Amino acid sequence: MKLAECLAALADYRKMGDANPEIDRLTVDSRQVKPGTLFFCINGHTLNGHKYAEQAEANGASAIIAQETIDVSIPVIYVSDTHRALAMIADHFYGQPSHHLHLIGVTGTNGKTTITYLIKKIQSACGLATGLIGTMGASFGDYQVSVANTTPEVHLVHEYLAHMAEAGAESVVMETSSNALYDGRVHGCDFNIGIFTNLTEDHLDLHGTMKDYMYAKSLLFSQLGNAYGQPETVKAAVLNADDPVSEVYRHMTAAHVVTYGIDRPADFTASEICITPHGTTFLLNNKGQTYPVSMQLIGKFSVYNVLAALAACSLKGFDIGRMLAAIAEIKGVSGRFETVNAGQDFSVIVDYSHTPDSLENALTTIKEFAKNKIITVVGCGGDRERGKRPIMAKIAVDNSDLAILTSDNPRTEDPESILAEMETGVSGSDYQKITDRREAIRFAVRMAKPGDIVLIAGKGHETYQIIGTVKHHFDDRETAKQAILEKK
Ligand SMILES: CC(=O)N[C@H]1[C@@H](OP(=O)(O)OP(=O)(O)OC[C@H]2O[C@@H](n3ccc(=O)[nH]c3=O)[C@H](O)[C@@H]2O)O[C@H](CO)[C@@H](O)[C@@H]1O[C@H](C)C(=O)N[C@@H](C)C(=O)N[C@H](CCC(=O)O)C(=O)O
Ligand SMILES: Nc1ncnc2c1ncn2[C@@H]1O[C@H](COP(=O)(O)OP(=O)(O)OP(=O)(O)O)[C@@H](O)[C@H]1O
Ligand SMILES: N[C@H](CCC[C@H](N)C(=O)O)C(=O)O
Ligand SMILES: [Mg+2]
Repeated sequence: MKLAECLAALADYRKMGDANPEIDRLTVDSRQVKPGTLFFCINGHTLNGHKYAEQAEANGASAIIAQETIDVSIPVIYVSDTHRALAMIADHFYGQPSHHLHLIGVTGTNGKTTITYLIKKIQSACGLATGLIGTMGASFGDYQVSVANTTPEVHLVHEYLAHMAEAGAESVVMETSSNALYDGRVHGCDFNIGIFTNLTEDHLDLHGTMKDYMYAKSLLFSQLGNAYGQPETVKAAVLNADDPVSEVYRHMTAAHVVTYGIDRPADFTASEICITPHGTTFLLNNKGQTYPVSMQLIGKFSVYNVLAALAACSLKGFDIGRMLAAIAEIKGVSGRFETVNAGQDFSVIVDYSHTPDSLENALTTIKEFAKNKIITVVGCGGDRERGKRPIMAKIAVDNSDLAILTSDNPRTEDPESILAEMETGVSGSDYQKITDRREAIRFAVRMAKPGDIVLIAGKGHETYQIIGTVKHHFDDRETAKQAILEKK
């Protein structure tokens, strides 16, 4: 596409120079610039992209979009907000892919990845070709891309949607994190359905207060349904009736509202929930009808996730029997309540609980069927919210027979000071502190007696540990398996 055609997406700009080069890619990272690239200078959270304009030019950029004065000899287009321009140009450059897809966004503190997986499975089983974007990557059929963020930067979102639509996807379900909603990483996305899971403490380093965190998530719902589109087009907010914040979101959206819940009245509810170590059964209640559900997923929180997925998928008119059959087949999501088996006589569960609420849910679920002791290994990520550290340590100590506090991804923080902050939440010496995560897992496995349950929390599917700015290979499941074999 010619530069002039890219700029047609903008309401206002000032272009320096008459050249009209061909643009074949967009980027915000000077290190990824090649000839044919339109480079956007983004003033970010830590760095100012305008400082990299010269590097972008040296790497062959065809033109640059900036909001501060830069000194280069290739065409520069000045705008008032480069990130907004990025969203507008990307949407136009990739042919407005979100308009051609049944696009579902999932937001909330916990459960986003799980719900996106459930929806992908259900919709695919019901004949709607569905792609996925989230924590574990962007994928549709053979198209698989790894991602740096749960919700990628806005030009990548439009690029992935375009690739998936071109490859035959009719729908895409994506995680929309609060950071991304606030930073505009889904600007230009025409969502059909927005799903809210729950709001509990996390990310206060970025949002400041729970109120601002709540407002960041509301952006998914406030943009839904103001233009209803064609009569057959679904525009709906799927809200968790058991979370009081849903009432705020209900007022914020112009779209149709569907609710799900367990404790309070809702359109989709569950009763007679029975949790075992091998799965969960419950009765699904919808429109006066009751359906027995049997699934391999474990825990009350999994029931919420299934209800949310069913509420969203039902809006497409799928047969409920087909949807329940798809749910019954789902074995689980990688790193979410995943059991590690190497022939040992105790259980090992790896779970991505990295927030207070998810850790408490995981331990409450384990307590439902634990016959012997519960041993928990947990840490907290560096360069992330600090307030959750003492809370998570206390939850681990209060709900386990043995809690081992260790490192998660320390990133650029000192692992010892992260642990010291965790320790302010616990008193006495009813826990162990082992900074090295591998050693902590080994110790937990060594201490486990027949029938005990070891929970390894926080890193789930991750196959790395970030120390400083370096990613080292690390996999909780692999480490636990090795420890079990060593013990034997
Ligand atoms: C704090 C934060 O949210 N940062 C995100 C943000 O980075 P930024 O724009 O602030 O980047 P920056 O480092 O200040 O750099 C500014 C600009 O200079 C450019 N640059 C930089 C260096 C260089 O050599 N050349 C160059 O051009 C950068 O590409 C960037 O455009 O925008 C980037 C592009 O979208 C994100 O990758 C990055 O996520 C970082 C890696 C991150 O850790 N984010 C976390 C907090 C996050 O967003 N998490 C949520 C998940 C939360 C959940 O699921 O609960 C997520 O959606 O992933
Ligand atoms: N509905 C839920 N309510 C509370 N906790 C949940 C729920 N669903 C999952 N969890 C817990 O949260 C952990 C993370 O789940 P999941 O990856 O689906 O969440 P997420 O919102 O995608 O997380 P992230 O913010 O890292 O992207 C799980 O391992 C589980 O312990
Ligand atoms: N999406 C979350 C993932 C946290 C995973 C945990 N292992 C950590 O590193 O803190 C975040 O970026 O805050
Ligand atoms: Mg996720």
